[in-house]
Amino acid sequence: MSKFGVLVMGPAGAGKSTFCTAVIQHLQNNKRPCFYVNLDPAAEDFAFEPDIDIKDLISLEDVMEEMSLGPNGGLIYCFEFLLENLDFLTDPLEEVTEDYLIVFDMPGQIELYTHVPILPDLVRTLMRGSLSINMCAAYLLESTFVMDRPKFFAGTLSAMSAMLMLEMPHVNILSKMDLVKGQVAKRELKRFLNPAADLLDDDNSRGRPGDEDEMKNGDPAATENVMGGASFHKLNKAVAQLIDDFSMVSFLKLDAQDEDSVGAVISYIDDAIQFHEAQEVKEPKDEMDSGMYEAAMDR
Ligand SMILES: Nc1nc2c(ncn2[C@@H]2O[C@H](COP(=O)(O)OP(=O)(O)OP(=O)(O)O)[C@@H](O)[C@H]2O)c(=O)[nH]1
Repeated sequence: MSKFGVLVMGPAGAGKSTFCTAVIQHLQNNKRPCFYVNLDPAAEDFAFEPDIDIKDLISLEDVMEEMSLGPNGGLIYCFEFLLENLDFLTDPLEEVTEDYLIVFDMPGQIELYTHVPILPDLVRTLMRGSLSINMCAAYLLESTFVMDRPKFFAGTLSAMSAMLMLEMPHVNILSKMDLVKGQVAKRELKRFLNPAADLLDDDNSRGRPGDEDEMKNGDPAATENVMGGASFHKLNKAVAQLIDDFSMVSFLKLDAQDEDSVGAVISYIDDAIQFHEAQEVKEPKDEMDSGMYEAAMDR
């Protein structure tokens, strides 16, 4: 058995900190030890005091002021600084015993998950070497996105991007389910848990048939309509089809106020980690890499 960890990610306001609080509370209620790591250098006001807080190393506010950087550049600077001072994180984590679940609360800027190779480096440090934490990513997306399907697919794409970038066990979560319960029928909601491209077919936000012909004829009103409608619908449809084709993204439902819902998500994360651990034992990473390399060379 080794240490377990969950990296809680997602766009700003997706409910990451609320989820972390609910997880810690659930673990405490079930007498399971938990170690809380805040990696958001702008976070304030915690329901549970973090065991490690990146702000004790560097704060976004100081970086923005002293380096004259904006919030995104400042965040990247903070993470680069963390990577240069990894002992700050790794030393206390070495002391954590194997029965703990380590909860990492991440910032909301999705640039961090999709644009720069900082997180993969950090994840490698946590998962390999002397720490060897069995990690799972939990990517939260706000469930109200289901009411705007192009927005939902854009969010799904960002989840997929994080998944591809980090190459670790990954669970996607639709958070704040209480907000859509009365608004979207149960059967309808189910369709979003394993999103398929046909979700966009009954979307009212697409353009009218024939819009593109009208645009070709120089109708300015139609041009505006097409740019916001049919053309985007085509693009959205292609993105949705891509997600559908790879069958890579599915979601769990989460209501952070509901103890059973939180417990179900934690069980799923435990299972994802254990499944990955069993696979790693069966197929050590080096063998897997060389096998993939040979398969690629055969093609
Ligand atoms: N109704 C409802 N509101 C929620 C839930 N989870 C979070 N919220 C609210 O959503 C807002 C954002 O939640 P946070 O947990 O701070 O989200 P975050 O992803 O950590 O935000 P950043 O750190 O800014 O990226 C807060 O006002 C929360 O109270 C939920 O399950 N249901």
